Amino acid sequence: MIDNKMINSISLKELQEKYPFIINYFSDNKLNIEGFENRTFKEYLDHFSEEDIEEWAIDTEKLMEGLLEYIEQMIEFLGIKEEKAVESLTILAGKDKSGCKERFEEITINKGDIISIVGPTGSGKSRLLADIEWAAQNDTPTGRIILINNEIPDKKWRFSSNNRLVAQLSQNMNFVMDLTVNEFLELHAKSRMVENEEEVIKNIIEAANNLAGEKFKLDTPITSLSGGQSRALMIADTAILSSSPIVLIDEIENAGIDRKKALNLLVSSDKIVLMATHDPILALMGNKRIVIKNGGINKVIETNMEEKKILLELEKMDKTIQGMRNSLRNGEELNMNIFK
Ligand SMILES: Nc1ncnc2c1ncn2[C@@H]1O[C@H](COP(=O)(O)OP(=O)(O)OP(=O)(O)O)[C@@H](O)[C@H]1O
Repeated sequence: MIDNKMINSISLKELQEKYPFIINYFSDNKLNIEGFENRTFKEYLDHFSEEDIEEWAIDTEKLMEGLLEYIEQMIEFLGIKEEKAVESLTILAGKDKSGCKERFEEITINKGDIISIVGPTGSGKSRLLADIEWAAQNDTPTGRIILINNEIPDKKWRFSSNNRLVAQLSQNMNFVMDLTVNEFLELHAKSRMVENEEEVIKNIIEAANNLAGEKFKLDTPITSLSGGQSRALMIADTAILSSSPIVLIDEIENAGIDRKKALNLLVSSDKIVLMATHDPILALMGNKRIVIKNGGINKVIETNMEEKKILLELEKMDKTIQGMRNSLRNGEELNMNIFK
């Protein structure tokens, strides 16, 4: 949302790109901002000398407030819908399966965070993801409440299919449509109204092939992609094309894709990532992990330095195992040198 803090944190050039109509405000007030494009509005106003201020009767405070007011009025007048970016997701405690209150008050997850969710089979990991997907308001079996940017989220998140709060990546990607990868991505790009369609599609394919073991092409039918390939395609598509600020992942361990690269891709596009997992590598890749027990969030653990070191060792082991898998696949015989 627009406020004085935001106006003062970006350059006049950026402000003008966002709100092109502000040129009129400058000309109406006889403000020549030439040469100050890379400075903020406040820096521009501060450049006036005492004499200028007196001679031209400049009221810098009024001009500052006036700009904010002008932008707000124009936004309303033009009917521009400003989407407030999702900065944080908050979970307010509900109840576990025995009806006892969860052992925390609230948990806040910020943009760019990776959170893993661990706990025994059947403990309620998927339930937590479902609560987030539904933006629960004490209307699911857990009684949890989900806040976005510390507020009760707009109902539109629940019901609009184009404007989803959450992108869900689940184990089974069953494609039923008879489309090639290119046709599928084209459809999606069109529905998102991207301008540089071809380039975006190229980027998605490149990113997806970078995650999957076996490469596929634009004219590959999506129904003939392997499990790992279709997972990789959906992850790249979600990272690059989806507007959903929150990504929920239920078990990607067996998908045959480069999990580290996949997470990096999602996180670098500024999304909040939550993943339910039984895999120690994925669990430790999160900055934090939520431990679920008997349907309730039992504790939240921050991944410490020692665990990050353990993660490095686990990744080495994982590489060894992948190497063995490839050798076996290629019909080779294994030998002890693999451990040296
Ligand atoms: N707090 C709760 N209150 C009532 N029911 C719950 C609660 N949490 C989870 N459940 C229910 O318990 C069942 C198992 O939960 P869920 O499928 O989320 O487990 P999971 O941890 O994802 O298991 P898995 O590791 O096997 O995927 C579901 O039917 C879910 O709705």
